[in-house]
Amino acid sequence: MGKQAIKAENLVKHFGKGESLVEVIDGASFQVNKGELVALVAPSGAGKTTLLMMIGCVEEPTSGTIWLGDEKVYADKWLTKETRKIRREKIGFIFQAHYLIPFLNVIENVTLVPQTNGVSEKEAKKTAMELLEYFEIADKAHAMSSELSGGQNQRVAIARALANRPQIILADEPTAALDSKRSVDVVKMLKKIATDQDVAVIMVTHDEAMLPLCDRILTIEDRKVVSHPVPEKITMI
Ligand SMILES: Nc1ncnc2c1ncn2[C@@H]1O[C@H](COP(=O)(O)OP(=O)(O)OP(=O)(O)O)[C@@H](O)[C@H]1O
Repeated sequence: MGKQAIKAENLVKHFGKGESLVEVIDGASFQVNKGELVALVAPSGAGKTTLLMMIGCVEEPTSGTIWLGDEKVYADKWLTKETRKIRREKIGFIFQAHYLIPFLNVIENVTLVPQTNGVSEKEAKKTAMELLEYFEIADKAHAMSSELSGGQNQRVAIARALANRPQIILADEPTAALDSKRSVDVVKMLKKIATDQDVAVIMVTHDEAMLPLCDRILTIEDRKVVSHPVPEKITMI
């Protein structure tokens, strides 16, 4: 097994046709390795969400090649009919809003996807409790989402994204709804997951204070993806 978790070559995404053609991504080539936490930073409308959704096998590219781990999943077309299966097995999503299901308690939210994937209830609960303990929120396992703070809900959402043991985490502005202390906690947690579990994490963020906590920055410039080192660590954090 190589170190590559995500690789894209000459990726293109256009929306619409003729006069309404929008060229969002045009010839992007980049790689993200296992164990890396990478920030994706670009102005509004530059194509960050579009890029995440292509990597996540949700949005079909116009052309190009994508590998997830060692598996080539897209080469000018999806190489499997089962993109949903790839998504379920390899990828965990985290969004700005936590999207926990309000009528299920914390542990039920975390066990939902593994159980949908055929994992037994006992096994799914065991893994969920381990994750909740790891995120120091196991005491809330039987609470409802509405009883939790924003930061606690986001920790549960991260536990849920990890419940399937994905190789890749795609996080779209996971700290946008949090204050600066909670944001730092969440990003540090994402870094810990990347390091401890050899997972690749791409996190869209508009918050410059989060960048020193990441390993690398990807930007979208002229519709291509460009890699940058992170700025110096800010001692305040
Ligand atoms: N389904 C679609 N049909 C047509 N255009 C789309 C579609 N989805 C996205 N776009 C366009 O693609 C561009 C990139 O959108 P995207 O949401 O990826 O940007 P973003 O960088 O994530 O922006 P933000 O920071 O505001 O979330 C925008 O110009 C948007 O209008």
